[in-house]
Amino acid sequence: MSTQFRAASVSGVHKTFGRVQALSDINWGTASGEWWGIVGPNGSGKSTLIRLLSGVDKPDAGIVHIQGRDAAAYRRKELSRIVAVLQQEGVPPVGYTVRDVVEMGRYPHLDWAGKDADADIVERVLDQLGLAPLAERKLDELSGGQRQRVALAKVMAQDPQILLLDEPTTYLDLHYQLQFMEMLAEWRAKAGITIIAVLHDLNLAAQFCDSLLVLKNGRIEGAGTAAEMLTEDNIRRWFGVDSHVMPHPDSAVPQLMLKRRE
Ligand SMILES: Nc1ncnc2c1ncn2[C@@H]1O[C@H](COP(=O)(O)OP(=O)(O)OP(=O)(O)O)[C@@H](O)[C@H]1O
Repeated sequence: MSTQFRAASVSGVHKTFGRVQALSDINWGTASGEWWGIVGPNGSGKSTLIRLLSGVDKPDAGIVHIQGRDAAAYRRKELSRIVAVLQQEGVPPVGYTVRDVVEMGRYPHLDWAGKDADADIVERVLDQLGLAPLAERKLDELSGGQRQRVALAKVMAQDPQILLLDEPTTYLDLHYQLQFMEMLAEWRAKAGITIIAVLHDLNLAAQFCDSLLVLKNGRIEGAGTAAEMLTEDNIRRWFGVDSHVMPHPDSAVPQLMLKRRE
């Protein structure tokens, strides 16, 4: 395997569920420190790919490498020190306080006696994300935006090298969507983590990701920068909609406006 793709890569990966071919012959990889957006229509295999990269699911054929080693060769706790996953609703439903949830992120780092080598990290993360005043609150007493911030705090406390996200901004309003993406960007700038995020919002993806991997019907349709991927022709081909694609006035990355049918 090329060292260029050292953070994570998949080679010749297939995954089926019954008769559904969720992923077919996927070959892709990311270097350390990159931010990839995984985009594509519903049912195209995005979440399946995230599950394979996280090690919770195994491919039927092909191999998933995490830092140059077969993901299947890691022990669960060992893999959790490298890879963290944040889902659409990234926190347990009820009963726990904010601090409880952030502490759960430390589990992979506890030794046999339950001792944490970085005992202060939970407080640091709570402070950094402005959650210290909410630390003793129960999760069901928080707004959706605050809960997603707690989910981010949990994976930050996990201190991974690779962060996988599956539609993390789906339930957030515009303010929290942007805030969430900015917090990820800040974390990456500080810690040099690799980010792989399933995103439905192509405009946000274009603004934050270095590269996009486009899936459709379980196959790779393209991989490259937002400028390379997000053209009007591609959007029509992938999503069956007409759009105007224009450069963002600040950064010149492509931004989409959907056309209504005549
Ligand atoms: N556990 C499962 N059992 C059966 N079929 C599944 C399972 N998981 C995924 N699939 C199927 O595999 C295909 C890919 O699903 P996947 O969830 O990876 O797509 P996706 O691109 O993440 O979709 P969405 O954008 O709608 O979240 C779909 O046809 C889905 O129905």
